[in-house]
Amino acid sequence: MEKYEIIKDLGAGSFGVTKLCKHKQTKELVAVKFIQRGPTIDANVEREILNHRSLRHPNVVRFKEVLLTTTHLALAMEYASGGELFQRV
Ligand SMILES: Nc1ncnc2c1ncn2[C@@H]1O[C@H](COP(=O)(O)OP(=O)(O)OP(=O)(O)O)[C@@H](O)[C@H]1O
Repeated sequence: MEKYEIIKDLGAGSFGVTKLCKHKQTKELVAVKFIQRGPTIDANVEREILNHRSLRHPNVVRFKEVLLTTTHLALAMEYASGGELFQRV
């Protein structure tokens, strides 16, 4: 996570919290989903990563990389800046 600066919280889901982060060198904004390490990091999370990585569609956020901290596994993905889906339906 050293290469990213945390900007703000984007929201929380059933797996953990997602934060808006900026790559310190490229200044690229990404959404990073933090999942607490422990029993929840199992084959299901691995499967989610593998599935997400294989998706390539203009309407699906791109998965970027997996980061590890001492307490969390963090999934960096493209930042979707359009606001809450809930407000659009
Ligand atoms: N790539 C992203 N770009 C911008 N905001 C995001 C992105 N991913 C997640 N968020 C924000 O963070 C919140 C939490 O995301 P997360 O994926 O953890 O849970 P969720 O999809 O809302 O719910 P669940 O975990 O139950 O599927 C989202 O509701 C959204 O507001």
